[in-house]
Amino acid sequence: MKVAVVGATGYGSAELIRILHRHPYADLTQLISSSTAGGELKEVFPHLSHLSQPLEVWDGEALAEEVEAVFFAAPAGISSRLAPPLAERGVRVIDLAGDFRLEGEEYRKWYGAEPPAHPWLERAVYGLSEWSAPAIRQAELIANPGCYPTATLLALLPLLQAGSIADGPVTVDAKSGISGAGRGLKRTSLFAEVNENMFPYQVGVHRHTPEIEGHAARIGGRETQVIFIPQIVPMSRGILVTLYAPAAAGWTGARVTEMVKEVYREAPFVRVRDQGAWPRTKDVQGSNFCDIGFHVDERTGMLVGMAAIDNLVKGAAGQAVQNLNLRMGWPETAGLDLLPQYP
Ligand SMILES: NC(=O)C1=CN([C@@H]2O[C@H](COP(=O)(O)OP(=O)(O)OC[C@H]3O[C@@H](n4cnc5c(N)ncnc54)[C@H](OP(=O)(O)O)[C@@H]3O)[C@@H](O)[C@H]2O)C=CC1
Ligand SMILES: CC(=O)N[C@@H](CCC(=O)OP(=O)(O)O)C(=O)O
Repeated sequence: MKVAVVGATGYGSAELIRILHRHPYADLTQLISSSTAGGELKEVFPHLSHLSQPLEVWDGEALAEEVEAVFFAAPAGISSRLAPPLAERGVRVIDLAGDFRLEGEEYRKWYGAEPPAHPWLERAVYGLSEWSAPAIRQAELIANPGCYPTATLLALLPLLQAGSIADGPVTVDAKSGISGAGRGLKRTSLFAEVNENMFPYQVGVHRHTPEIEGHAARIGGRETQVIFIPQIVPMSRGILVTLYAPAAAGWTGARVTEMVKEVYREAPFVRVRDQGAWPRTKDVQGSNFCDIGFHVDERTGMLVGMAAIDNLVKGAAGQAVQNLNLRMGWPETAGLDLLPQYP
C-alpha cells in the first residue's frame, strides 16, 4: 500500500522512513517537504545517502489520488488544516502532532490556537494502540499520542482501572532525551546547554498535562489530576517516566506487577518487568517496546510506576506504524520487529 509522510526533514520522519523501509505491506512513495521540496532525501539526511528519493511539494489533490495513508510529522497547527480534506477522501491519516488529541476548549487553552474544525476533532481517535485498538481499527483519522503521555498512560491506566492507587493527584516525573524537541534550531537544544546538564522545563504549563489527564479519565474511567514535571537529560533518545501515588489498601509491588502483566498479556510491545529489574532507556532504544515496572514502598505506602520508551519509536513513529497496522488489519508488529540497540 502506498503511503506518504508530511514534514519529511524532521526526526519523526527519519524514524518513519527507517521503519517503513522494512515494512512488508506499506511502501513509502511520497515525502512531502515545506522547506526542501525539489531536493532529495540524501541532502537532508546524510545517513540515507544511498537512497534516492525526491522531496516533493504539498499537493493535497495529487496525494489523495496517489496514496492510501498519510503520516503527518509536522509541528502542531499544520495537520488541523491539511488532514481533514484527505480524510474526507478516504485517505487514512495518522497525525504525530497534537492537533487532534484534546477536546476543543482544552486545545484552545493549552495550544493558544483554534482547534481543528468540526467534525474532525470529534471523529479523530486517540491512538494509544494498546488501549484503543477497536476504535483504531475503524478510524478515519488517528491522533498519535505524545511521547510523554504514551509512557505515562501505559503505566498509569492499569492502576486506575484496577483501583490500585488511592484517589488524589499523581506525580509524573518525566525525563527526555533532546530529540524529543525536534530537529529545529533552539537555544535549549544546543550542545553546551544539554551536555552534562539536566533541567526541568514548562513546569505546570506543559501541553501533555491535559493530554494525560483527559485520556486517563476517558480510557481509565477515573478523573485524575497529574503534577507533570518534564525534564531534559543529556541523551539523544529515550524517555523515563516515574510516577508516584499512594497505593490503595492491599496492593504490594508484586501484586501490582502480576495484575499489570495480565493486562498486557497479549500486547507485543509492552514488557512488564519483574521487581528489581527496573525499566531502563537503553533496553528499549531503537525499538517499539515500552518497559514498565512497579514498586510499593512498604514504609510510606507509596506506589511507584516506572516506564521507559524510545521517544521517536513508541513515542512517535513506531506507534504511528503500529496504528496503521491495526487500521489495516495487518499484524500489529509488521515492520516493527526491531530489537533494541544495545549497548
Ligand atoms: N520528537 C519526538 O520525540 C516526538 C515528536 N512528536 C511530534 O511529531 C511531530 C514531528 O516531530 P519532529 O519530527 O520531532 O519535529 P522536527 O522539528 O524534527 O520536524 C518537523 C518537520 O515539520 C516540517 N514543517 C512543516 N511546516 C513547518 C513549520 N511551519 N515549521 C517548522 N517545521 C515545519 C519540517 O519539515 P519540512 O521542512 O520537510 O516540511 C520539519 O522538519 C511534531 O508535531 C512533534 O510534536 C510526537 C512525539 C514525539
Ligand atoms: C524534549 C521535548 O521538548 N519534548 C517535547 C515533546 C515531544 C512530543 O511528544 O511532542 P508533541 O506533543 O508536540 O507531539 C516537548 O516537551 O514539547
